[in-house]
Amino acid sequence: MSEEGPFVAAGDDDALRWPDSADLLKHLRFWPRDGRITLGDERMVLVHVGALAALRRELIAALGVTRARAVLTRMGYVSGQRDGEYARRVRGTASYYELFSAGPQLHALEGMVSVRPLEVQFDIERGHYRGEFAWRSSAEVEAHLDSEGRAAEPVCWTLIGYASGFTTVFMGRPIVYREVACRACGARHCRIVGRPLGDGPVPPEFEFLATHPNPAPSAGGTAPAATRDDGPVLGSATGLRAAWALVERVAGSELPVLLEGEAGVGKRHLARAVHDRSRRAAGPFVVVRAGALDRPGLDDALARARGGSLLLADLDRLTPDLQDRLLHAFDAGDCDLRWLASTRLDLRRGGPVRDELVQRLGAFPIWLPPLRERREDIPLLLGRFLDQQARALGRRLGGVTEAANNALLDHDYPGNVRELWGRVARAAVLVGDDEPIDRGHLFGGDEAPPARLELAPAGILQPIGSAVDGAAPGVDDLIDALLDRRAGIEALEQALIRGAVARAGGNLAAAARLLGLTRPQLAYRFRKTDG
Ligand SMILES: Nc1ncnc2c1ncn2[C@@H]1O[C@H](COP(=O)(O)OP(=O)(O)OP(=O)(O)O)[C@@H](O)[C@H]1O
Repeated sequence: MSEEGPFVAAGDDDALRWPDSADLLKHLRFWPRDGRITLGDERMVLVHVGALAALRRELIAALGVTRARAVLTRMGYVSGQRDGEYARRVRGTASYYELFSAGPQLHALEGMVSVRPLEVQFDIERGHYRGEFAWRSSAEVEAHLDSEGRAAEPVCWTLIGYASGFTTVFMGRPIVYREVACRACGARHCRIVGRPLGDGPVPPEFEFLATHPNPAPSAGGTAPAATRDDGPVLGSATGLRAAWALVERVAGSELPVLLEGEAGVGKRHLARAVHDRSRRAAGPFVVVRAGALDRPGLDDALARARGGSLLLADLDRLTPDLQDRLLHAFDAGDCDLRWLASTRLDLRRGGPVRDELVQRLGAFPIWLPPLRERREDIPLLLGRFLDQQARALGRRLGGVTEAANNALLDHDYPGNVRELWGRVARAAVLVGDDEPIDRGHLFGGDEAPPARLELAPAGILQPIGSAVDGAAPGVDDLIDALLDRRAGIEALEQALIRGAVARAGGNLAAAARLLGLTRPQLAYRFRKTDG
């Protein structure tokens, strides 16, 4: 695996420079309308440092310093691990050092700390690791000074946990860091040193590692990135996490399960997962749409589902007559099957289904959120559906363009996962061989206003697509053309100003707006141009 061999660099060595972080940033998304921030398929939150300070104060008061430190270290460790997995997905095919760099870069991006490498040595195959880093601007130092004042011992507990969690995922064996100098104790900056957890005593804040299984070694070099979408129900690691946890709990019992949610959210899909995990998995899984059912149809379904599970889809559409028949079947207790039902309505608020039936079939309700409330599942579902289409059509699909990806992430999906599936299936047919799927293939002429904000190069959030940066379509070409002509900056500025003033018909205020300047700024530059 370690085609690159051991990595050793120290001091101002160029090899220790962090790579460009645009790839990591690209997946940081803000959805102000939906109350969500996502990094890849992880949901994130912005937390006040003042709130962290309050939490710290409470933890120390309630648990004492040693336990509080262990709790915060553990919390950081989990974040580091999650980012380690994210880094594998984003930089799984980059060099080992670039993959490793994602940890410090994400830590900085998340506002925790700025990291400067002092010395890094690793040999993944042999399990050798030594890393020394300087930390500036630690959010935890601020939180500690806020809550406890100046410290006698280093205080960057969460940050140490993060560095350890990330490096552990990277190396595939437990690596723990120690803070050897801390600004909260008066040092100029914090300094940390990380090494493999040896045979000696485990520091008390890392005791949880004794029971923690080792992660798989890191996928670097040319290995494919690890994914978490290979589970049975896509999204069980993200937006469907809560629903999935309930499925796992209830599947082994004989309790009826009622799946609730909008059309196309995946109720039937999840019902199948309940069946597959139940003691009746070897038996049949029968699905009937309640709205299309008559009495012989119901009796037939009851007979066919014997020994397995029966899903009554759209329970809210069952006629009163069939509701009676079902209640009767329940009371007789002679149906050897697992009852599953789905509904788009909230039946417990009253409605077309008799209370007795709701109480029986609704003994264990599981609600599935609409896709627009779990947008972090969209990339996973998209990947799965593209693979399915490529297989079904026997063609190679060239992926999706950035614009298509953005449009998919912005869309509200009234038809939920079924709609996404349909759009991908249609686009896969329309797109040419090896041509990437574009927004038009997916949405035709419908354009939804963006629900999402992106981070512009200046660090400001703005509606997606409005950033005029190096990535804007055409800008790269324009820059290339200008550089080819060796146009100097001065001449360019003058040409731009003259062009804007001409286009604005000599109106300086309007020309200034075109150029993103104030009127006095433009007037000053325009005079220089004239002179
Ligand atoms: N988590 C998921 N992973 C993969 N595919 C999914 C997932 N959820 C839904 N789908 C797919 O989306 C489509 C709609 O899902 P499903 O039929 O389960 O929805 P539903 O909620 O039962 O819809 P309805 O209310 O119309 O009966 C199906 O093709 C299904 O395979």
